[in-house]
Amino acid sequence: MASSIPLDTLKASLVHPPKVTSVKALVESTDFSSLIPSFYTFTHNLHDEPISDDPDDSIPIIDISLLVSSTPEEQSQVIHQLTKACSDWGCFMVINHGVSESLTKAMIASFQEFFDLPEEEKKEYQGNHVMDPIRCGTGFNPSINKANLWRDFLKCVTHPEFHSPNKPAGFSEIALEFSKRNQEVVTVLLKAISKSLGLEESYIDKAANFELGLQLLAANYYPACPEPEKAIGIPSHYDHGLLTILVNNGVSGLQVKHKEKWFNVNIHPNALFVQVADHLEILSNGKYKSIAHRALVNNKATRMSIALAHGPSLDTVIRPAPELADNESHPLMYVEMTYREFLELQQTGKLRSKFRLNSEQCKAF
Ligand SMILES: O=C(O)CCC(=O)C(=O)O
Ligand SMILES: [Fe+2]
Repeated sequence: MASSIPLDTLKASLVHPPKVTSVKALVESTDFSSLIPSFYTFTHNLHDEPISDDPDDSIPIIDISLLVSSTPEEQSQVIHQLTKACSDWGCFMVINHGVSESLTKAMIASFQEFFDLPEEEKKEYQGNHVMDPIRCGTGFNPSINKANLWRDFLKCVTHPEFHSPNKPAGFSEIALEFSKRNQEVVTVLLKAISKSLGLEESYIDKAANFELGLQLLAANYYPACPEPEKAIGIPSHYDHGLLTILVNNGVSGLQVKHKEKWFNVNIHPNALFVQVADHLEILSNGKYKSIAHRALVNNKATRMSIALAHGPSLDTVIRPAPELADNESHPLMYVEMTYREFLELQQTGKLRSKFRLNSEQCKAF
């Protein structure tokens, strides 16, 4: 029992990562104590930065059904709301989107079944490279982050080619349906967002070659953590791609950074939470900013989230729309590179400081 061993001795024995392949296996192992191994200790003090006490219902809500079945006046109202949501917040909730609650619940349940598979069976899908079509693992990117993260994950490329593990039973069918329905939502949103930027409706679709766009279906599994203030699910980061759609299992933990404060995001049941990601920021020449977000853990319940990243095709060179740049007040702010190059560079951990550059720095890149 942990209580019969002196604390220091116990802590010393926990300095090295245990021989477990997932956080889930760690917390379920018989000798797991109420102290987390120091390998998971995240040094950043979560309380250094202010947390907003505003209710999270100030996050904008977009009724997407009005974009397809309403009067031109109503449509332009929603487009105006989108302009505000993307420029002020970089995120919003979408309602009346047509992805049924039962499908989302079935997807979450299927991911749970995947994580419940014996570790040996999940090993088959362990991968290291961002381009692996199916990849499960633990941590975020251990080569970049010093602390291991309190999270296991499964990621599948679901578009332009669909990949998914062949177990548990039914997973593939549900994942295919879920990714298609969400792709449709993003298609509608990208048209409206193009208009919100003053561009023609199909602008982003064409510029990103969205028909061959990369869609990544990722599930995060954060077991209840006995010392939640010492660990982190995912530290502050920005997503690649144009838009990320997020849902979760009703357990909160997601925070977004807005005006230098962290906001708790409680995703409304049957709403989709949408985040502006890096490539929409680049395409809009910084008019819309990708949003910093992080996932905290708690000591009560396992949290699961599903993040669907929607990006350009891998070979698309992403650059700011020339219509949104001029030589005076809106110079080109970003370097050009293909989405594939961006993803590979991101793996090096150096990207963030490199991709937001003005044109002088672009030349030096
Ligand atoms: O768990 C969450 O709510 C956030 C997940 C996330 O940010 C990601 O997978 O990139
Ligand atoms: Fe993210």
